[in-house]
Amino acid sequence: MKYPTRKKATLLLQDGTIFEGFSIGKEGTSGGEICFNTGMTGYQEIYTDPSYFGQIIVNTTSHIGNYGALDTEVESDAPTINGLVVNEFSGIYSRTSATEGLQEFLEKHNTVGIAGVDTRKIVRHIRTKGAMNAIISSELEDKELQAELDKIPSMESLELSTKVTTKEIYDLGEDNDGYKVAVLDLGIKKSILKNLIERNCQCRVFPAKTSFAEMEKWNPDGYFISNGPGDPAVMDYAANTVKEILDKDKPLFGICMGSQILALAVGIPTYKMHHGHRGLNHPVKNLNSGFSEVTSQNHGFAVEMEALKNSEVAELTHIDLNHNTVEGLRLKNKPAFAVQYHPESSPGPNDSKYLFDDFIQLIKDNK
Ligand SMILES: NC(=O)CC[C@H](N)C(=O)O
Repeated sequence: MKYPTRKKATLLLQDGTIFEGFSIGKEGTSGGEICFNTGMTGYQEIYTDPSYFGQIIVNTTSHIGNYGALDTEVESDAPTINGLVVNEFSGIYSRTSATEGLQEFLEKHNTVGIAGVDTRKIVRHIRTKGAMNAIISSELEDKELQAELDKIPSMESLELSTKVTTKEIYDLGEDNDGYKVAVLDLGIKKSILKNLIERNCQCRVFPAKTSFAEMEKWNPDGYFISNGPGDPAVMDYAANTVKEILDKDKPLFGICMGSQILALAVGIPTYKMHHGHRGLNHPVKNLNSGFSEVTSQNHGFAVEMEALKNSEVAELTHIDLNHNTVEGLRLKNKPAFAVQYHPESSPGPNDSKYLFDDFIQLIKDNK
């Protein structure tokens, strides 16, 4: 067990705001879009969610690291975030099952972070000014830091799924009498696959740019379009694949990026939000059942509400009760639906797990 290094570190935001703290994780320099997650637990799952690739995460919960790290509590093989900002960082942990401390985990995976900064102030800043790029460094002087920050591309129009998708096709789940689900991996979280496997699905996971024809050769019963990082508006390749799935009337379920790609495939645009939704307690209303769900969310883009409401082919199924944004949609005459939030939770509440059952039902109805 080791205390975090106390080397001085700086966080510089694109608008020139500077925060001074100390280095955690790996010493060095790293930048990306700065965004905050309000979840009070599940830091390891957040850092390893591939949808955060290209982003610096601010944890609003003020005490991070106190339950250490556990090999199995990951959503991909290693952290995918571009940096971490916390208030109070604990290198010491108290959980008997933890395999190591968070400092060791971050250092091992080359994740650069800063602690000892006023995260409430940073969050208020982002909430007021909107999403922006930032850089963390424990080695560069201010001038050099600015030059490095200027090199970081804007999240808008950035295609990132091909950076995190699987390189090779792989299979998960038993080859049995269940359902064959072709998964288009745009940056998938492990817990989504786990939820499908638990429901008797045999999953074949395909790289982001796989064509429909290639997936169809396996003769799947249904298609799943995953979550992922970056701007969905520049992912024509994925929208075109989804169009072909829809043309063949195949059952389709999408989560987060998957819901944005489904919307784009039927001509409904997406847009960049002011600062996005990232947390574990976002209220969403299911317009079909009338019930509300407490949901896990991580998105910086959203489907255009007006365009969806005016669409002849798609309809709104779930709405965000904080900001009235689109949280779910389905197609009127095709077996396809998707949600913007995260029913697999991990981290987060389990209110929305029924959506996986709905997908299985959709597959059964179309078999
Ligand atoms: N979790 C996700 O799939 C995120 C989708 C997209 N990158 C967004 O930020 O909106």
